[in-house]
Amino acid sequence: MSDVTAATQPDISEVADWVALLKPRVISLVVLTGLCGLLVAPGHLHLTLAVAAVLCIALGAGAAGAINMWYDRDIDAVMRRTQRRPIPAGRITPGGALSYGVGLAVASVAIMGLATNWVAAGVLALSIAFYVVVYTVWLKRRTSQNIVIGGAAGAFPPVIGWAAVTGNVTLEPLLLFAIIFFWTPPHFWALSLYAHADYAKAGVPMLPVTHGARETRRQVLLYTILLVPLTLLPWAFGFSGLPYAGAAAVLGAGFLYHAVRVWRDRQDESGRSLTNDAPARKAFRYSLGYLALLFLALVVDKLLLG
Ligand code: HEM
Ligand SMILES: CC(C)=CCC/C(C)=C/CC/C(C)=C/COP(=O)(O)OP(=O)(O)O
Repeated sequence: MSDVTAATQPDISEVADWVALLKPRVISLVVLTGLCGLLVAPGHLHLTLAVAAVLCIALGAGAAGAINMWYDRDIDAVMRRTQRRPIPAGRITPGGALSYGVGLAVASVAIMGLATNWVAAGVLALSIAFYVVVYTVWLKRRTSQNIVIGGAAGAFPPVIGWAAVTGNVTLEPLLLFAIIFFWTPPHFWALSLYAHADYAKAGVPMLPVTHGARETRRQVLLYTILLVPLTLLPWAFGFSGLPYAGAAAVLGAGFLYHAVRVWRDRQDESGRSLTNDAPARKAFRYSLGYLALLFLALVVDKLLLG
């Protein structure tokens, strides 16, 4: 390759930085829940349009992540976990990240509207606004309830997938919304237990920083106790059958086991660092597999029972 061509080609690590701005690992689960919402919805969407809809959910969530990284660049530079991100590390300019995020957000909503319908596009726009405005700008630095209210952003994807097929939002996708809504606190507060030093350093009022580890452990258990019966509602309302209910019960028992271990854990109270809190780390990891398998169970159930 000549030097001229090489100079005009983006470096692979540069591409990796623009991809990192989209928070691709978080998006993977967002895409999965959106895809499952789309697959369990009644009706039919042409394969090309279904692929476009899922890509729009990924792009929209990624765009919101990029705008979040633009807004949070000051605290990201302070926290160990986020210091190496492209903006605090100086590899992408804040202005570049903001234009990229806004551009992708507008494109994802427009393409969703043109490819499927404007209800799905509207809910996608709402979820991006929720993550950026309600969570990131308004609540994250103000209240320990930030992730409970702002967490609704991450609960929209199955509703978007459903609306892409049906053009409306009914009780069933709202139940899927509620499941992710109640899953988010144990998911995040488990992580915030062992990441609490970072949040304290950056002055972000996450629950372990404002109310302490004991209260956080109690809240992880409380939300998991609310979550598990809620996951049985799709079966109770007749939207899904016994294969889903069985999977939800077994997965839920596992989540409760981890939440009880987080609640019973007192290692920090005996003077050891929270950073190594093994039950919290395990509960966080479990929360990811739990949500993925629960949503896949909905799809398998539908394939089995129609
Ligand atoms: C307000 C709500 C939420 C907050 C505050 C939150 C926060 C976090 C944080 C701080 C991490 C660690 C990321 C890192 O290490 O850089 C994380 C990881 C993750 N979150 Fe969440 N999360 C939320 C909701 C969700 C939702 C709704 C989903 C998907 C349905 C999700 C999926 C994931 C995944 C897949 C990871 C693992 C990423 C990895 O492997 O590094 N999160 N979350
Ligand atoms: C379609 C659509 C817009 C979906 C929303 C995507 C989504 C998963 C929202 C949940 C919010 C989230 C990942 C917060 C991460 O917290 P943080 O931003 O405080 O984490 P950080 O400290 O790692 O930046």
